[in-house]
Amino acid sequence: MSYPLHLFWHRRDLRLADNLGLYAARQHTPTVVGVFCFDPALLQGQDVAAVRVAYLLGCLQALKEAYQQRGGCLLMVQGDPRQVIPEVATTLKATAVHWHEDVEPYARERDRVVAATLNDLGIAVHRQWDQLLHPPSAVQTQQGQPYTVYTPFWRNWSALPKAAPVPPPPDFAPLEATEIASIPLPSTHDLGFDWSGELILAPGEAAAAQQLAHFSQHAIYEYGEQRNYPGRPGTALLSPALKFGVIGIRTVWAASEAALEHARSDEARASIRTWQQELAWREFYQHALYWFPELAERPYRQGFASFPWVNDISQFEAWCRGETGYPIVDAAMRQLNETGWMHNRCRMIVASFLTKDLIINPQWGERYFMQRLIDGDLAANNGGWQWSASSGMDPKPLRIFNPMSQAQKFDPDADYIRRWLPELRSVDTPELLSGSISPLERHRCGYPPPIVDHHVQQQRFKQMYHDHFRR
Ligand SMILES: Cc1cc2nc3c(=O)[nH]c(=O)nc-3n(C[C@H](O)[C@H](O)[C@H](O)COP(=O)(O)OP(=O)(O)OC[C@H]3O[C@@H](n4cnc5c(N)ncnc54)[C@H](O)[C@@H]3O)c2cc1C
Repeated sequence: MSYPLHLFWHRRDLRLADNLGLYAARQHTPTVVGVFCFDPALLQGQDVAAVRVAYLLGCLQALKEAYQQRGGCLLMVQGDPRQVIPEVATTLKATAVHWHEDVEPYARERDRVVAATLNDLGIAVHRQWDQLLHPPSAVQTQQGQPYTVYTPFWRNWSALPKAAPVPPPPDFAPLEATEIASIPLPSTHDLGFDWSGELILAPGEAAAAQQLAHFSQHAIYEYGEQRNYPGRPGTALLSPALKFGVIGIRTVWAASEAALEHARSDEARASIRTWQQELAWREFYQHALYWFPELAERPYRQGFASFPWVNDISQFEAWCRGETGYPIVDAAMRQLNETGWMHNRCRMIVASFLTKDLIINPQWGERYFMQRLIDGDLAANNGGWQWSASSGMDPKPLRIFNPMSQAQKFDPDADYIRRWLPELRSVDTPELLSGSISPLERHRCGYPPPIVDHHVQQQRFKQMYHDHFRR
């Protein structure tokens, strides 16, 4: 007996388990073929990070093996998906193509064109949400408007019932067609990138599941306290997996709910709730990008579009290299440059420093992050930068982080600073935290003097802000 062939187009859902669209496709027919398209428009863009490509390729390798283990096949193709996906569907005589909805403007337009072409070809299109616990239209104000403030969003979002994970397809019927235009999995180098460092999270579904299990059995219970200390392993390290959908969000939520059941103190329960709130921040920013696609190009607060940023290129480059002379800022930037990941507390510190101390356009920092982060994600990154620049959806407009007090509070023994700035290892902790390292000591360690004075610059920024917004 022959079954209809359905194509499942993988994009940010590089897994078999808890994959709603793949599960639905497999309910229709055992002959489900996976396809991944290397899109030059995405890979040759200005905001790609080598480390992210390396992680992506590792995940694709794992996914390919997972398909094979179940008798199925993941095709790799390259080119403009608007042409390539309908071509593959036609070649394989697929009767339907499935994929998951996305929030990014590029993806939404691409999907619109692919769906229209498939419709013209008489091939069915099945689209559904998968990467969010609640799609954008499900979380709105009583007036049917999108939320622009997090707290009421969280109240509504957290009260909604959450779907349970779905199992992976047990098997697939083998593909009989012979003419499959599948390319071999390219290397990072083949795609024009160079990454030889380690990855903070091993690629693939099994590694992500293991990481979630480890976190939700241990650190989640102390997350509320530990998550703020960049020198401690207090967070989940799941952002690359969530970015590429290497783990399903329903699985992640279920793990947090199971932890809640096992929690033995109010403190532990509050910690888990705090972690769930971070998952909601992820959804808040994705909803924001969905409803306000213009956020990808400009600030939410219109007035910031004409803000007179100073934009000193040499100061920007010093920030990128981790040579501002402010130890906590430089440690964080070196962590980013060396590993492709940065602790959330430090993302906030360096983003505040770039925008409020160096008075540089946040879009410069946003792009640099995208070029370096293993978890670089348009919605989360844009949301984080707009929050830090005070240009986003945030009721508190002028937030300026003091790098010295941040270091004193969150890296009290300067472990994190010493880890990433080995040249400062012998400097006393109080000096590292206060930044009051003498010029002689800086010279001896080969560490630069501060490129700006925080106290002067924060006054300068405040003045500029008031002048600009009073006009
Ligand atoms: C300037 C700036 C830029 C950022 N850029 C990105 C980015 O490109 N990609 C990205 O995934 N996160 C980004 N974040 C959010 C956050 O820093 C990371 O999600 C977090 O550090 C990832 O580590 P974790 O998995 O251990 O997080 P945990 O603290 O364990 O949180 C669990 C998950 O919740 C989500 N999450 C946590 N905090 C946030 C947040 N503030 N906003 C949105 N989602 C969140 C992530 O998916 C994360 O994996 C940015 C934050 C700032 C301030």
